[in-house]
Amino acid sequence: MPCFSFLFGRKFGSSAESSFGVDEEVAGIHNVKLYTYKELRNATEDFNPANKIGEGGFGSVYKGKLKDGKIAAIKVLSAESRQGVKEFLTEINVISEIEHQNLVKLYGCCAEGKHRILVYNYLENNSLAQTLLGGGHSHSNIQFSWRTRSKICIGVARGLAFLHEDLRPHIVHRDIKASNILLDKDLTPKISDFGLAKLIPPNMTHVSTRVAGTIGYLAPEYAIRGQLTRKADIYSFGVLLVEIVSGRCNTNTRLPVDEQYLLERTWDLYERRELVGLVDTSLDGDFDAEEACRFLKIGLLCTQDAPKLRPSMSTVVKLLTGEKDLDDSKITKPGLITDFMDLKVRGPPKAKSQKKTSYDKTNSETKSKSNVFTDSGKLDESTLLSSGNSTSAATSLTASYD
Ligand SMILES: Nc1ncnc2c1ncn2[C@@H]1O[C@H](COP(=O)(O)OP(=O)(O)OP(=O)(O)O)[C@@H](O)[C@H]1O
Repeated sequence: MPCFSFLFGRKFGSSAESSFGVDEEVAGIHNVKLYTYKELRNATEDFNPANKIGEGGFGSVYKGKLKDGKIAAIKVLSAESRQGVKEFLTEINVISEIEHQNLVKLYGCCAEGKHRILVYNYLENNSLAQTLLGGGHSHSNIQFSWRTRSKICIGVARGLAFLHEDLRPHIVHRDIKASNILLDKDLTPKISDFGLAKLIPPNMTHVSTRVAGTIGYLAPEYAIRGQLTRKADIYSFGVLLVEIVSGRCNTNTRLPVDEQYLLERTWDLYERRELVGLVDTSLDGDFDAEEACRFLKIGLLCTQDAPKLRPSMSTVVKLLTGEKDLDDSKITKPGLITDFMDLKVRGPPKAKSQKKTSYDKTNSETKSKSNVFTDSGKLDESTLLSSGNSTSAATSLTASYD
């Protein structure tokens, strides 16, 4: 069994460049396909901005054509996310072995000199964030019928169940969210961004570490105590599930105050037995109401406050497919991060002490690219919380909210 302990103490941007040559460093690392920088430069026409398809916390993503004719998404990691060659390749080695129809395939990487570049299978239909949740800014003309949504929810659940339960050691993704769900030409969902996946040795029940992830998807125990288990991913999945059914982002500060937080709204409607009202109106009523409400209830179950009340991902798959019945009596009020962090912005922001929170320059910069809490004028307090908002530098949300 390989030893992955280094992954927990990894600190992006801090590792000195190795003084060894790549060949020496990669001795013993067998499975990664290594691309030369030249090949990737050719593939992207010298990283031509016209070929840039996205920008994430880790760096820029380009579309490129590889020598063998394959189309790839080429992710150039920014300086902050640079690791030493050996650390990088060992991690990539693990990731590149993982194969599942609901996970984005990593073809290989480039670790020449200072370059750290990941080469992924290119997915034609972009991410759920840009398509389904893209609102008016979306250039997508994909019709997300109920059938398609249901297929996407089940696919993502299967991918996550695979990471959680079929792999040894298990993988906690840490950043399940709509922008990390990519769609292929048939709209099969693929979970992306394993740059943040952390490997949990089987004898470890949880890891207290820096918080990565996007606020709004963060399980309270992870956001507050940095307690990372598979249950934190299950919470994020629950939020995503409700987003897919409703076609809405988890937070939208442009909506009336009592509708801004999707999970809160879902609980509200559940209590009033009006869950069906949350289903995306763009479906024009063309959906299976029983199934849609079941999915929303599963979303509530996945986001229960106490991690142990959240079902495992394999159970979630069975609940979604109807293989297992959902017991409504198990659904209690979900864990709302807004409750814990006193984040409900109900008026002009009050000056609030930041003494318990540390956040650095990277955090404040990454806030602007967030797909939630965009209405910054109202979110003075979330500014300090947005340190957990980006996966990018996996920076510290080390504050204790007690
Ligand atoms: N394999 C891929 N196929 C097609 N497009 C991709 C692929 N990987 C990434 N992209 C595009 O690049 C964008 C940026 O991806 P990236 O994973 O770097 O960041 P993100 O998920 O948007 O944000 P964050 O880094 O905060 O998670 C994606 O939103 C998507 O549009």
